[in-house]
Amino acid sequence: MTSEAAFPANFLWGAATSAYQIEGQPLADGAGPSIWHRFAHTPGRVANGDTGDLACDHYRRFEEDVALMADLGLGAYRFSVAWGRVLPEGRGSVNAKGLDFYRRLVDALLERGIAPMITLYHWDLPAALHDRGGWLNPDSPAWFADYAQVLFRALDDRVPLWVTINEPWVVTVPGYLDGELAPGHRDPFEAPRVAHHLLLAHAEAVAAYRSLGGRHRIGLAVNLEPQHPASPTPENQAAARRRDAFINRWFLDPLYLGRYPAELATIFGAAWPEFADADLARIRSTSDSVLGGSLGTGCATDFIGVNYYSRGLVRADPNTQPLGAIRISPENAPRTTMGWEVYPPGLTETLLWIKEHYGNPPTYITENGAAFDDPPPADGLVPDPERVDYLRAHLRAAHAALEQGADLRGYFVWSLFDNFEWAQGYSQRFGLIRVDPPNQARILKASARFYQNVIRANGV
Ligand SMILES: OC[C@@H]1[C@@H](O)[C@H](O)[C@@H](O)c2[nH]c(CCc3ccccc3)c[n+]21
Repeated sequence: MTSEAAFPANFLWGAATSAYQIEGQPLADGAGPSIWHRFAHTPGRVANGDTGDLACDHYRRFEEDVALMADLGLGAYRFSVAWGRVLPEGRGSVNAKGLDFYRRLVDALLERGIAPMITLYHWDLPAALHDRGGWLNPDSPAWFADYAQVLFRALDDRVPLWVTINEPWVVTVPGYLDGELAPGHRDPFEAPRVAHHLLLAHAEAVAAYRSLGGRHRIGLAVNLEPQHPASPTPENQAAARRRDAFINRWFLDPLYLGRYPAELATIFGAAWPEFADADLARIRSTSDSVLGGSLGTGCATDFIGVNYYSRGLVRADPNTQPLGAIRISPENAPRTTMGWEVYPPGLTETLLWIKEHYGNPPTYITENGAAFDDPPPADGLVPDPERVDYLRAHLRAAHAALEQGADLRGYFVWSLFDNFEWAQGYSQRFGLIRVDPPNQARILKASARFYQNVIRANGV
């Protein structure tokens, strides 16, 4: 098959998941509960009262699931470690059985020639640490670095790619500002401090990785979406700029420029604290800190993980505080069942924005995918043409950025399986493979076959 868009020879093709969304049995073998176990079991927080108690039963079925990944020809698999399985109290003694699950998963992947990309934190903070203040506690960066070191020591020689934190913005805003996701706080004074501790946690984990002599690559995964004014009025343009700082630059400016976007102090007003210059120096990713070892001032992040789904169409709205901007859904545009506009050019724009603003760092698309109301299987395959179209269009958009010089190294579909979609429970299907919790059957979708062919052709 001649592909219209041929990718580089060593381009990495993967799929992504996260622990609480697929594993099930969150308390098995001595694991400690997470804030998501607590949140999902709190009435009213998750659609239909869904929880991750069973999810895709991956904790038990992982060997079968790795075989499916191999059938698809995945070159890599991105998954997260449930902190509470490894450290039930979040710190202190290691739970050997919990750590052993991840050792066996990594070995099963390597036996099939699939490179593991491990996300250390994908939102499931041990409840025991939350009870000590969680990400609000200034000790949280040290807690995270200690946990990271347990994984680095146990697995590093076999894990080529590490992501410290998945989407610090989502941990901060839905978690501490609008309260939609665990732990469900709504406090503008808490959010900036949580964000700061997450950046420090990333920096401390990277520093720990370097001091342990980590030979592979470690990065941060961020959700990014271009912000476009709904109409070119000065108010809407200013609103789009505010939302761009709030979503896209909040974490990347400190990481690559050593400072927070000035807009955030205006947006948060009195709730925005004074941050120590030494902290910002510690967070800043400077290659010379690798040369300087642990004496370096920066954290030497190796790559950016980009989670791209859509763009934001923005209108000024004084009633929507603290931003004074609201994201609108365009009436006549194609949208996914999450309500997100299908907008492939936004991926090209995002990758080129990173290149222009942050010095073209190595980049992986660590998440890209779409939820649709898939029809039931027909002849053992789920026909999901909308998802095939979404993936094809976004792969072409990624390729367009490559052709313009973006240092894009790989692409991970979100997600390998239909899984627990946080506050929306199992009502949203993102998978290449259909999974229904009641029967746990794995049924390939047409998009899985499409992606298998993309990988074989190394192009689309
Ligand atoms: O919503 C689909 C996926 C989640 O299942 C992943 O766990 C998470 O990493 C992830 N991030 C985004 C984009 C940011 C976002 C997250 C949650 C809610 C709204 C937007 C979409 N997704």
